[in-house]
Amino acid sequence: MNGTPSPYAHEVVKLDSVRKIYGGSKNRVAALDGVSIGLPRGSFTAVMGPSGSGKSTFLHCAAGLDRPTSGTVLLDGVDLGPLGEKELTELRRERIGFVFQAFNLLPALNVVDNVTLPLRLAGRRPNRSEVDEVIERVGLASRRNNRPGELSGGQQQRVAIARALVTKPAVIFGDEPTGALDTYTAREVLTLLREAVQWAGQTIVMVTHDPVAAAHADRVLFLADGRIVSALERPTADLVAERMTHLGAWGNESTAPRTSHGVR
Ligand SMILES: Nc1ncnc2c1ncn2[C@@H]1O[C@H](COP(=O)(O)OP(=O)(O)OP(=O)(O)O)[C@@H](O)[C@H]1O
Repeated sequence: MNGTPSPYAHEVVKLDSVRKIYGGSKNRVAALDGVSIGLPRGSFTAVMGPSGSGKSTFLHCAAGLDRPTSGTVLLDGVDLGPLGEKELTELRRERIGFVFQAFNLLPALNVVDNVTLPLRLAGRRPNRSEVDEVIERVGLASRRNNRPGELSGGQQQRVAIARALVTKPAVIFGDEPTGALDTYTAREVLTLLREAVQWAGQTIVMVTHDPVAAAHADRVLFLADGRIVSALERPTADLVAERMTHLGAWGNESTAPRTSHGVR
């Protein structure tokens, strides 16, 4: 306690020796097997790896949706370990935004009401100009009064992103946020996430199977058998696909996705 700032103070998400074990002695699976990583504020991180490598478990433990078997998770400086369920729920509501593959909008509510829902759930009064700004940022100013059923998939995901941004969370976790979108719409949504990092200094962590999606991030973490086995800074889709191929991620080479340059 000498007043020197912690070198990790800028790390919004910090995992230290996190292990998550499922099953018993006969069917034991180490879904996470000693993961230590810090994710800096204002960074965009993609998490990739073969099926079953632990991506969802990583996201769930980092976001306080699941508890590690051992190790610590700090979110915006708060140790999640000692928190009870109620405190965890509050922390998720106050400091975390989520964007899922299924947009999870409420069909009866229009765009504005879907976007402001987390604020109202937290007992906070939506600030009209801030809400207008975020809706404009995601390109839905002319759709404010439409319901989700009247919007395209890409527009619905934009609503979900606005809803995640409006609380100014410490971090947004994305679970395959472009998984249900066509290539063109996916690129628009990824560009929007990238812009949120730039304009709002937003921290984003995104699980994806898609090298093109991962290439929008600042850094890609590769998981295999519950461990972070490599990382790629300033990734390109071709380099990500190549790294995944080395991890045996595609199983059958002929089913591997091709990037723009044909790399599998
Ligand atoms: N609730 C659970 N009970 C038992 N085993 C589980 C449970 N959840 C995950 N696992 C196991 O933990 C390992 C990691 O799973 P996880 O879902 O995190 O992988 P993933 O990389 O997200 O996979 P995918 O890309 O297929 O979604 C897998 O072997 C999985 O079978």
